[in-house]
Order: sequence, then structure tokens, then C-alpha cells
Amino acid sequence: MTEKTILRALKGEVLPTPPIWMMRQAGRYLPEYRATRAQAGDFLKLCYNPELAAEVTLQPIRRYGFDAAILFADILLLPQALGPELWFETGEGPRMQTTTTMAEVQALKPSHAIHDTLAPVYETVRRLSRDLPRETTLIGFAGAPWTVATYMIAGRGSKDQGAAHALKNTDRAAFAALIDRITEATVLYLSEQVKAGAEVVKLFDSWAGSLKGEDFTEFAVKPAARIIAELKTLHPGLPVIAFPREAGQGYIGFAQATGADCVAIDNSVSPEWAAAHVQVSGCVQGNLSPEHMVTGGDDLVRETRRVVEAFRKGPHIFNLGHGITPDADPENVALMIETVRRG
Ligand SMILES: Cc1c2[nH]c(c1CCC(=O)O)Cc1[nH]c(c(CCC(=O)O)c1C)Cc1[nH]c(c(CCC(=O)O)c1C)Cc1[nH]c(c(C)c1CCC(=O)O)C2
Repeated sequence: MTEKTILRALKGEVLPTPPIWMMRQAGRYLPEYRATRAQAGDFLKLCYNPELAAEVTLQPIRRYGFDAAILFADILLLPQALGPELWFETGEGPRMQTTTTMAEVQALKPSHAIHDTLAPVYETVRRLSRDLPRETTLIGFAGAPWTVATYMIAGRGSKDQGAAHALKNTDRAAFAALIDRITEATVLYLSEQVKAGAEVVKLFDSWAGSLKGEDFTEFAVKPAARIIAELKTLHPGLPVIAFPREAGQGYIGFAQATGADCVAIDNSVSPEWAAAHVQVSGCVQGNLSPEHMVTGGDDLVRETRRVVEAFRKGPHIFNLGHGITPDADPENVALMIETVRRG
């Protein structure tokens, strides 16, 4: 069998048609997802139910034939496994018991204890590696330490990550200890996903854009570099995708600085800019605006072609610049895929 297209792109191969998958491809825009989520009871029960989590992971593969499946789980399961309570407020988003002092950081469970809570996630990965079509790549993931820390510190999502910035500036030792703990646990978590069958892992640093200057180096680049180095020691040749969302100029050289094989690009930068400044040094993933999955039509076709064209000369994995939203039309996803594959 020839190697899977996503693995070829991650090795730097330029393919005539870019492989394609979509962030949040298993999600509320799909009626079959909503049905399985209702069957599970709620979102967290779905994440911890290997049979149903594998089912929702497979749904977009059956419907669209994406080149990759991403494990269905959430970046907040890892901090939950370290002890803090996690729940989701309907219509609002995640809530988490806060961790804001050195004493609270030290009271977190030891990193190796995460496997007790996360065992069902590994079981989902095992099922997927058995049940996915042979041409489909299985992607595991975790949140990057900074992004995970923003939720642990604030106890919820926020627009400016103010609470995490405040702790970073007022109690550097506690903040750095928290980042270290998450970093260490993330290596164990991702390594276990790889042992269960994940072929690629992706680090989601959704709030990397709010780290500036030395903070970006210290808390976006360095933790990612450590996670990637340790993972590659444990699993030689493991491909890693890093997503320092809205990093802007920080995208330049990010792959080299962290050891990532591919940098995922959000849609706040143009594909032409990303091709000239980021793809010059390796594989990129992205970066169609998720809005087109809502609005569709000629704009979707034109902008999809534009992304494909901009990245045509280098290694590229087609994706959105961020997750597809619940109000997206499933027909628009089909149109995007057809446009990527047929031109
Ligand atoms: C910040 C973050 C979270 N989770 C994630 C991030 C980083 C990526 C990003 O920036 O989007 C990552 C994530 N969340 C989910 C996945 C699964 C894989 C995928 O389909 O991409 C992944 C990779 C499922 C999910 N995670 C969540 C859903 C929706 C849950 C539902 O069914 O109601 C899904 C499918 C819930 C979630 N989880 C999180 C939030 C803020 C929310 C609420 C927002 C919302 O409701 O859309 C935390």
C-alpha cells in the first residue's frame, strides 16, 4: 500500500491535490452528531464513552471521506484528569475548578495518575485504529500548556485570557510550575494516544496569539519544543502538527523552533503570506475561513481555490483556519471538498 497522503505531506512531499480534513469535523453542524450526543446524555459523557466517541469520529469520515480523522475528545479532559472538576454550562461553554496558587498546583494529582481518568480516551483511539478505512490517518491531540492553563486559571474561557496573564505577572513561580505540570502530563497523555494507535498528534494552542514577545517564546515555543522533543524520543518519527493560533509573525520559524513537522495556520493571515513566510520552511495546514461553511456559494469556491493555489508549490494539508461552527451547512462542506479535489 502506498503511504497515506497526510503522512506524505507531513514528510514534506508536494502532492497534486492536498489531503484534507477539518477542525471540529465531528460536531454540532451534523445531525448524526447531535443524535449520538443525545444518546450519550451530554458532551462529557460522549467524550468518555469509547463506543460513541469512536462513532462520532467516524461520522464525518463516512459522510465526506476526509483523509484524516481526529480523535473525538476535548483539550480540557487532561486538566480534569489532574484533579480539578470540569463541567459544561449549556449554551455558555466549559467551567473548571480554578488552580491559581502554588499550593493548588502542588495539590494536583501526579502526572502518571491521569491514565485512570483518561483510559476511555485511549480505548476510543484503539477502536478507531481498528475501524477506520485503511487510507484514513488517525490524529490524536492535546491542548498546548498555555491554552490549557488559561482555562485552569480562569475556570472558564475568556476573550483576553486576563486571569492567566495576571497570574503570569504576579506569581511567576506558581504560573511556571503550572505550565511545567501540564507540559509533563501532556507528554504522557499523547504518548499513550500514540501507543493506542494515533499516527499523528496535534497540539492546539488556541490562545497563543495573546502571548507577546518573550512570553511567546517562554510559554508557547518552549513548552511545545519540550513536548515534541520528548514525544519524538519515545516515538521516533512521530509526526507532530502545532497550532499556535493567531501567532501572526510568531508563525515564522515556529516549526524550526519547536521541532513540529507542520504548522497549522489560522485565517487571520492570508494564505499568500503564509506560503511566503511559513511554508518556505515546511508543511503547513490551513487556512480557509470557517465562515464559508455557513455562507457557501461562489465565495466558498473562490476562496477554497485561492487557498489551494497559494499553497500549491509546497507541502500542504487543506483545513479551515479554525473549527467549523454549529450553524454551518453540511452541503457547504461537501462543496469545499469537491472544490479541493476537482479544482
Ligand atoms: C479551546 C478548546 C476546547 N476544546 C478544543 C479547544 C482547542 C481548539 C479550538 O480553539 O477550538 C479542542 C477540541 N474540542 C473538540 C475536539 C475534537 C476534535 C475535532 O473535531 O476537532 C477538539 C480538538 C470537541 C468539542 N469540544 C466542544 C464541542 C461542542 C460540545 C457540544 O457538543 O456541545 C466539541 C464538538 C466543547 C468545547 N470545548 C472547549 C470549548 C471552549 C468548548 C465550548 C465551545 C463550543 O461549545 O463549541 C475547549
